[in-house]
Amino acid sequence: MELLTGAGVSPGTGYGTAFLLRVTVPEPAAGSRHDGDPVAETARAEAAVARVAATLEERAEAAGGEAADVLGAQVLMVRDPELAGEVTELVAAGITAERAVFDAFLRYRDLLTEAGGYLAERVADLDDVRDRVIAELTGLAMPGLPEEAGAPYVLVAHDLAPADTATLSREVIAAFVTERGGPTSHTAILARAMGVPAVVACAGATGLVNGTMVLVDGTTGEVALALTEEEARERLAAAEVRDARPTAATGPGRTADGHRVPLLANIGGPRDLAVALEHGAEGVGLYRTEFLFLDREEPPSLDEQEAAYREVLEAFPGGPVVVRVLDAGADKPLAFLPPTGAEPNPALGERGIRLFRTYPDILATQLKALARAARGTTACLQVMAPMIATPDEAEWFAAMAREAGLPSAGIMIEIPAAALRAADLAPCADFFSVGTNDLSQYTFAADRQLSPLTAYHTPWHPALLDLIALTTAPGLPTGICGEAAADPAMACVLTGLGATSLSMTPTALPWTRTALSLHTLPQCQAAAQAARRSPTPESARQSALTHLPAIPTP
Ligand SMILES: C=C(OP(=O)(O)O)C(=O)O
Ligand SMILES: [Mg+2]
Repeated sequence: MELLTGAGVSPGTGYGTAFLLRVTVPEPAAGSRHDGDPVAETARAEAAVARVAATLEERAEAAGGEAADVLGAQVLMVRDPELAGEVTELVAAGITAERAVFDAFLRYRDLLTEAGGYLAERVADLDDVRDRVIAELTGLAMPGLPEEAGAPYVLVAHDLAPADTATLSREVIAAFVTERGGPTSHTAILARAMGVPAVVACAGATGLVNGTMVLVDGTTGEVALALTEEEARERLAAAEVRDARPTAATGPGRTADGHRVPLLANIGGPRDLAVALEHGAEGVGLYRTEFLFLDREEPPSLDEQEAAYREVLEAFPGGPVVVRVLDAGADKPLAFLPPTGAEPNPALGERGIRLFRTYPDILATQLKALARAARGTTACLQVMAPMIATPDEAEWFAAMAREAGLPSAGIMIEIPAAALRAADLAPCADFFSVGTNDLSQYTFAADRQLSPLTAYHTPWHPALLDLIALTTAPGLPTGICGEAAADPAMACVLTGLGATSLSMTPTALPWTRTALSLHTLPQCQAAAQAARRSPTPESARQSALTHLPAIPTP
């Protein structure tokens, strides 16, 4: 057996023959010139762009959900008027349509690459759009997938573009493996949405021979080749036991001795409600509203916002729904909310509440839409603000929420200063919600988008646990809404640290519910203390597990 390793970004195991997707759209020759009719040449480019946009739109419609959003963003890229303007200019200077398209896209490519983080991960999407337009112009075939594979296959590629994957289903795909990509690349996002195992950043993947049998473990990041039938059977059986969805624990979250810990879902919008309900979410602990605002020239209207918020509130009658107001800036820049000046370090710039201090009207409209949406519903709406660092910011947000008639206003604890001085913030808020993703990023000065720094982002770091303990100390209701709660052992530790609710990716809810139901609150507390006494994340986990006997050790 041979083993390749990468980053597991969508859990589960898939076994099948490898199919290598090769995108072969050669670069048009530099400086190639047309025969002198720029109008006809420009029209040719425009027609190719229109055909590509129409195909992507069709696929978006067929795909629906998260994939539709991704493809929609690609349609915006290909239809970008500035890009069209550059192509026209280059063609007017005598360059062929193919080369003009290549050069015009190159400038955008450089801008995205320089921006880094989330935007740099969009480069693959941009390249795919460019290649599709060039393929249209040169009559080359678009990159294709096997028509009839017979059995589900493992799709292997350098990187995957949304247009390649959006219309695939788990019936035909056993797993995805890519040589490039990070945990927030589209391969990762779409694979998770489809429930297909995926490994990205897998060195050597594109050296695989078509038709080889491969076993992909999206939980561990391992890609095993040349397995004997027996080895494959054993590995699949072990993974099945490991990944079996627990069915025992349904209903409200509570520890074995009856301590209540509501288990809530992190969602990006109404389209995530079905999976949240399917996995028994008691409510929403984090509604990331920025997805409603992304890829637009203008903010959504009051009515559009109200409709989206109402749909979420109506899904959880009587349950808590914690809505985070827009967290723009950093890796989620919005055209209509530019920061005051250039930001060489956007994660440390005008983000979240800081941008609202510059654009209070946008916040006022959002809060008004939320207040209107809540009318007539029985869900318990709570609003919260991202990136709070000081009591002054918390007071300002609470006043804005009160003015909109919203009864419960909380703050996210995701900056170390806020955790350190939680006691000073407690009088200014109705609740806290710890965002462990950013709290790690800012505690370890480690950009959460960079794959070489992933070791800093395990929630088992004792420094992070200390900050969470400081946050719960003042006794204000404190939820956890970062990814940390999705680890069942960590969910017990967080409960032991005093968290009053846990919110996570909905598919993780059954495991967390089971883990809590098998341990008492004193066991969770002992696990939390043991973890905090440890010097490293590894020893913190090991020592916590000695108090959590029902958690299977890997
Ligand atoms: C929940 C969080 O917010 P986001 O991941 O959206 O920044 C967090 O930072 O942990
Ligand atoms: Mg955050």
